Amino acid sequence: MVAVMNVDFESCFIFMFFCLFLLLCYPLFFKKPKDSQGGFNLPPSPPSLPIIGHLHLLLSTLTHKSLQKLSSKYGPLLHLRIFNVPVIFVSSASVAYEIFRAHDVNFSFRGNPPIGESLLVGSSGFFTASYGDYWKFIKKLMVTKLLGPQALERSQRIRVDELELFYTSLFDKAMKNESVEISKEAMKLINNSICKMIMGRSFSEENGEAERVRGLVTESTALTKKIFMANMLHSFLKKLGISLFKKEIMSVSCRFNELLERILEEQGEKLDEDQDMDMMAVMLAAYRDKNAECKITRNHIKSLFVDLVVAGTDTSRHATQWTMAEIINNPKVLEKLREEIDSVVGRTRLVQETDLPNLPYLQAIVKEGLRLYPPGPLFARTSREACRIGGFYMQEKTPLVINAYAVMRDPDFWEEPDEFKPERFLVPGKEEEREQAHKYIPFGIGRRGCPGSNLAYIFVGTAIGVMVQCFDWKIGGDKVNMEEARGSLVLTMAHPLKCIAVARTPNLQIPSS
Ligand code: HEM
Repeated sequence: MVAVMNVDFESCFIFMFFCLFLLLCYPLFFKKPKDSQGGFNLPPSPPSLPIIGHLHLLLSTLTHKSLQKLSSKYGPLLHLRIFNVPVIFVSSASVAYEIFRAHDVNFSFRGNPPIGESLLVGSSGFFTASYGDYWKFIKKLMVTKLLGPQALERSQRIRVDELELFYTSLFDKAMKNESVEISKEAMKLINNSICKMIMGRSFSEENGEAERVRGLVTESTALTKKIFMANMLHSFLKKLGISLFKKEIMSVSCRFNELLERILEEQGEKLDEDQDMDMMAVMLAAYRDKNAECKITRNHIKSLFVDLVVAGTDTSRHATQWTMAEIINNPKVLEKLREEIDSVVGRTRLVQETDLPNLPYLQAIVKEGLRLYPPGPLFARTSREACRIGGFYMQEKTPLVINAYAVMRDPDFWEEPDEFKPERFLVPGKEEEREQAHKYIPFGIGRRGCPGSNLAYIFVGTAIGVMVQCFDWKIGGDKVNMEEARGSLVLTMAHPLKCIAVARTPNLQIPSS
């Protein structure tokens, strides 16, 4: 058996030289992929470098943008080679539509998890699970206990309380004339709500536990690009006994594990008294039940928690931050939104999630924010079987990456695609057509699409609603700097939005305060 080696490369150049060395030792592994099978070719591809293929293009700091640029030259369906692994990239709605209309099940896999034992993208995870019995069991549980419309109605009180705390924290800062970091406040709101919804309690602020969880979520997000590379190269590097970025991934996983073991002990103790079981309690009951429909391990429970907290928190808080930044940069949008909230909700009570259906402009703003700044600009799948797409041949286990950023800024489908224009989402009848035709895909596509989209709309909608209803916002300078941070695969602002809140609703009643 090949000994597994942990690799923690700080520089991609070291990596490249290392691979060059390996090339001399293992010519066998560096054969070019077969470009054609049965007369069909792979999609077009830009010129590649010897050995590493197009690796350098994927290491570029804003991967979704460099891929968008490449696709405008080589077409919306292209292939890049990472060493000898061909990866297919999709950058247009029409190609995405063609693939998922005919091959949704075939592309409902995410490839082998790069580090099996990790709670973060390991083999016990839901995100990484194959499309099969375990995935179906958890998806059903997720809908009935956490994310479906009825489950969301049952957990509404949790979010109402957290939204009030969010408002109170902003109000305190406004009174002290203290700067507000929007993404930090949004992170608290979202993370506390999700934790309470999953396990019936949030982590304690007093002993620093809550801050530790938020820190782990941020660290996990910062690893997305490394995880993406580890995933793409997993089957190739496994042959060489290399486990890419294992040390960093396991470090986060171990700290999550420590925290979650404590929670599980606690949850297990109160299980017997619990009638109305939350999601974690149901998982624990299934773990204890030898005859359960699906065999659940302790790692399944912990990994699911990590998946939900990481997938739900950072995405929603970045979406809130980007959208708020656009609102501040567009005073007319702010004014129009405020008029809508003032006329529907008034100024004496806090806007609530039950108001959202009556606030179409607020909904349009949230959608437009997600269109321009999808927190997950690239999402990856893997084909289970060989298939043909647009006359091109894809072997089994071919990684497929959808560039949601490029799809949602495609000038063939979107007028003035780079402009923030929420009004485009107010045209009746257009919305359904867009989603069905895969033109609007911030939450992915098909059966592996995001199960948390309804909850995400609630988080972002209510957070933006409260910030606009209750405060004026002062920034240093004329405009918020919308530059993107480099190096992460989660769309992040290079300069986190910091501003001063000025209270504008002196007669607001907060029931619990
Ligand atoms: C603005 C917020 C959010 C965005 C933009 C977002 C986006 C995404 C995307 C692009 C995917 C991959 C979809 C695909 O492969 O087609 C995904 C998957 C997922 N998301 Fe979200 N998400 C958000 C919020 C949430 C929330 C609040 C939760 C739950 C608490 C959640 C849970 C998940 C899970 C569990 C998956 C994996 C689904 C699977 O593999 O079957 N997400 N999300």
